[in-house]
Amino acid sequence: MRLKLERIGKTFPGPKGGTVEAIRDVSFEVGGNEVCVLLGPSGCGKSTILRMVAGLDRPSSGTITLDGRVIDGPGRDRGMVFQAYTSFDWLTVRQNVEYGLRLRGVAASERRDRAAHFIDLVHLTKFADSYPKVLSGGMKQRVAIARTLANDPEILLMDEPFGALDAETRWHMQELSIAIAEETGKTILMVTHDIEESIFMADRIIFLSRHPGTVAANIVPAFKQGRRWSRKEDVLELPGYAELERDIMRLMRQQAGAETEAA
Ligand SMILES: Nc1ncnc2c1ncn2[C@@H]1O[C@H](COP(=O)(O)OP(=O)(O)OP(=O)(O)O)[C@@H](O)[C@H]1O
Repeated sequence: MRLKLERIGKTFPGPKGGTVEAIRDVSFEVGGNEVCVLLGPSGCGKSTILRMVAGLDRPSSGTITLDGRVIDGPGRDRGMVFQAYTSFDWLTVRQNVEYGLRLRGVAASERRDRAAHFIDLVHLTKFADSYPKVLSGGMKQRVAIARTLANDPEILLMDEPFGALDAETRWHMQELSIAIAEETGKTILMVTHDIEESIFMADRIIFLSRHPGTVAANIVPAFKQGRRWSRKEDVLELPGYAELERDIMRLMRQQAGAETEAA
């Protein structure tokens, strides 16, 4: 699996008839089983990039390819998880996870087995027959992840997936996502503006500058030595963590400064 963004630009129609340049000349690559995080100040174009990879929006210039094929629309090879809870309230957890498989005509017994597997992977087996309304926010988000994984995408696209969760649930979800990447071998491309989350989760961090978004830094956190840790505190105490956090905070501050000077 290789996702390749080559010189991507995106402009939107502006409020007064002109155009707004959201991102400019963005190039980066994501390899198989990589956890890649898009990080940057608000409005730098993170969601725009994710939506174009999902095929929900088209680049104005440049090309995005997945294994050499140009992305020109949504496809089953890419599964999207949004910040808002997107489960169907009238379906149980199991029915939600089976939904995409049912649409594709997967036989009932296989549907059930695959759903059970992914429900187990997100630790919801006891709630398989419950409806989303009895679940907490974190549990609902785990349903969304299981439902997306059940469709067997090559790459999981997550847009601020834990943004609506409380701090404790959030770090449990970060750890669970790393466990899922390890267990399934899937690639994850995730948007966040949380520096700590990005350093804990990422094999690669694409740091975008503010408006129009460009790649200001493509960071492979060397202190992790190519490994992943299952417990967040084990990463926070590694030598090198604090330095990287400080460097990224400086990048963020420079971007804030750039805006103040431009204003
Ligand atoms: N459909 C659209 N029409 C017009 N402008 C848009 C559209 N979508 C995004 N933009 C603009 O593109 C820029 C990037 O937006 P985007 O939502 O991708 O940023 P972001 O980095 O995800 O922000 P945040 O962290 O606040 O969610 C912003 O200036 C935004 O106003």
